[in-house]
Amino acid sequence: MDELRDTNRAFFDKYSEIDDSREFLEFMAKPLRQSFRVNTLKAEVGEVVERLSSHFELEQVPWVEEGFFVYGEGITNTPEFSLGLIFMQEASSMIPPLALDVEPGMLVLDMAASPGAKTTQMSAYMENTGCIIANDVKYPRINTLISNLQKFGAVNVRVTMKDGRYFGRFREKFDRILLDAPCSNVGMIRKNYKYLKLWRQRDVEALSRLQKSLIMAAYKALRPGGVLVYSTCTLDPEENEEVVDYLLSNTDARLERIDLPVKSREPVTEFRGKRYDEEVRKCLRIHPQDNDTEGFFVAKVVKPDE
Ligand SMILES: C[S@@+](CC[C@H](N)C(=O)[O-])C[C@H]1O[C@@H](n2cnc3c(N)ncnc32)[C@H](O)[C@@H]1O
Repeated sequence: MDELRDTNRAFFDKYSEIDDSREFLEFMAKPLRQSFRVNTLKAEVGEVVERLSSHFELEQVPWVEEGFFVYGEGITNTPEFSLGLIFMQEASSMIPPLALDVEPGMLVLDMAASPGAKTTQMSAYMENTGCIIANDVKYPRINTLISNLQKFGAVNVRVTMKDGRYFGRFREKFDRILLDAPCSNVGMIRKNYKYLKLWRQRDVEALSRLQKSLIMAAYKALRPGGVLVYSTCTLDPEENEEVVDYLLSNTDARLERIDLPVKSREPVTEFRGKRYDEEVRKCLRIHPQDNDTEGFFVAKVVKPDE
């Protein structure tokens, strides 16, 4: 706990307004457990679990049928990993593709896609049919995305390298849109303390502005009746509830509850003098101690069907 305070005092002070519980700080300082998702494009869940169980202790992720926590060292040295039968993916990050309700044959936009954990998960749910436009703005990350798509056998994907805001021009085209936004990565502090060292309030504010323009572009590109999922792996209200509130205030967007067996807490409806729309209570705000995962935020947005 002292380590958190000493590493970044400004972070510590702000977060005492968001969650001042002892458990929050304890779990922030505790290393993250590993988890993976079976790539059902290439393998049966039962077969992979049977093979890996002889070397590792596995525990089902309660909210994803093909997701497992793994205990013990060496999972990334297995043939299952090398052959793309499993994707190492944090358990809370498996939630957005589930919330998006993708179906085979749909046209889907993954606006900030690299390294492709959620793209490949959606590809599996779509049984490699329809089309996913997987976009990212950064060239080196595009290469990682392409190599993951290849390794995991996702062939219903086209990759683009654009600023996500570009897609606002494709009015009402997509059945589903995932905006897994660039964020301040507070949820990932459990994975790497560098995110604690790097955290700055002025970056949170800049990211919040970018996220608001990305979500507006995403909403424009969504067809009536379509679903948009907005997610981050951070817990700053300016990057979460405030972004969703911005969308609700400027469009006819509605929110839907996400019904999954995952523990979450009351979203923030007021922060540092700003009040957010009460609808944001329908979002999932997950703190690290809730399920012993990364911190995560997910909102499910629906565009009314005229
Ligand atoms: C949270 S990561 C995405 C993780 C990915 N969805 C996954 O599940 O594997 C956010 C991504 O947003 C990308 N990004 C940053 N600014 C962007 C922008 N303006 N438009 C599109 N992507 C952007 C970053 O390069 C980064 O890869």
